[in-house]
Amino acid sequence: MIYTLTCNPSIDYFLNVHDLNKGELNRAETVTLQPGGKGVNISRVMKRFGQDSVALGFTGGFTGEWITAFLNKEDIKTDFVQIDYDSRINVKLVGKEETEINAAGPRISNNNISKLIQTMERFIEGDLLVVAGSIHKGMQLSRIFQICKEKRIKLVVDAEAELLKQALFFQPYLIKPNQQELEDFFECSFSNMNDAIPYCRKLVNMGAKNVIFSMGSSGALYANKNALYKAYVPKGEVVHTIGAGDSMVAAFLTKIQLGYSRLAAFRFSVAAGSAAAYSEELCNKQSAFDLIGQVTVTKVEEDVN
Ligand SMILES: Nc1ncnc2c1ncn2[C@@H]1O[C@H](COP(=O)(O)OP(=O)(O)O)[C@@H](O)[C@H]1O
Ligand SMILES: O=P(O)(O)OC[C@H]1O[C@](O)(COP(=O)(O)O)[C@@H](O)[C@@H]1O
Repeated sequence: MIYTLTCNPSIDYFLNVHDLNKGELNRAETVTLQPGGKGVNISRVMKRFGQDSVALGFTGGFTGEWITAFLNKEDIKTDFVQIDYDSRINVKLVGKEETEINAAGPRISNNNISKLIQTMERFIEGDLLVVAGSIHKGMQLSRIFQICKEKRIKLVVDAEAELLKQALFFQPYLIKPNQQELEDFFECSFSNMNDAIPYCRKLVNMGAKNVIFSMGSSGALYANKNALYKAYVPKGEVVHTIGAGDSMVAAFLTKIQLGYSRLAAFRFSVAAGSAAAYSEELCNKQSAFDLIGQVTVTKVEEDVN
């Protein structure tokens, strides 16, 4: 089974404001509510690709109930630990520019972390846990990573630099930093994908089995211990890029579960990320398949094995 862990799920409140004027009254042309948080999005996209998962994490209050009900209506299994505080609402202002305001979300008590750990008792060898999205400052997930190691559960991490650092020690199956996350991790800055190549190699040397580095419209890199590949994005018109990275992770994992090669999975993941960027919503099977033919992947270095 695949489990996704979203420590801080959200309701994403999308407001379409074409010309946003800071400091003035703005009126939204359209509004939409979507369940959000990286693991939640990954579960949703995998479901669209036919891959089941169980969404784990911490939810509370009326917002938490709404998120759970929405997922269950999409036939996605959930097993959230109930907390005493409302799950957060993240504001997404979409128009000429994209502006996001993500709330910090409630602090998770040690008691609630223990409840999550109890849930993990049913994990079995061969399961996969995707840990994705923000966590509270100071929150430690190393016990969770350790259980994955002990039980031989594949660990996937899509999160900020600090959590990535904790995770690398446990040799995650996949990590997917974006530009900001990789720059924060190595305290450097990139102006193009080539700048990121040595850092992707370093992540592999530090323990990551597979690394996907995504750099928005500039494309993506895939690295493992044998090789490094570069992909360029297909053409299209961007609607908004929220959920593009999550669609990418969901697409990669689904293809791997289906037995495709890591290279094929990488190629599909780039198509899925862009399909999300070119639509109002997360990507779906058709929109990703429509773009796959346009995704070019080139090898950056020779196999060393
Ligand atoms: N502006 C864009 N144009 C085309 N594709 C995009 C764009 N932004 C994101 N994508 C696609 O989504 C993937 C993930 O996007 P990125 O912004 O790097 O990740 P994240 O959402 O995690 O910050 C990219 O590799 C690409 O395939
Ligand atoms: O946990 P964080 O880092 O605040 O991110 C949560 C936000 O990220 C999203 O999962 C989108 O993520 P991506 O754009 O990186 O795919 C939103 O649904 C959610 O509001």
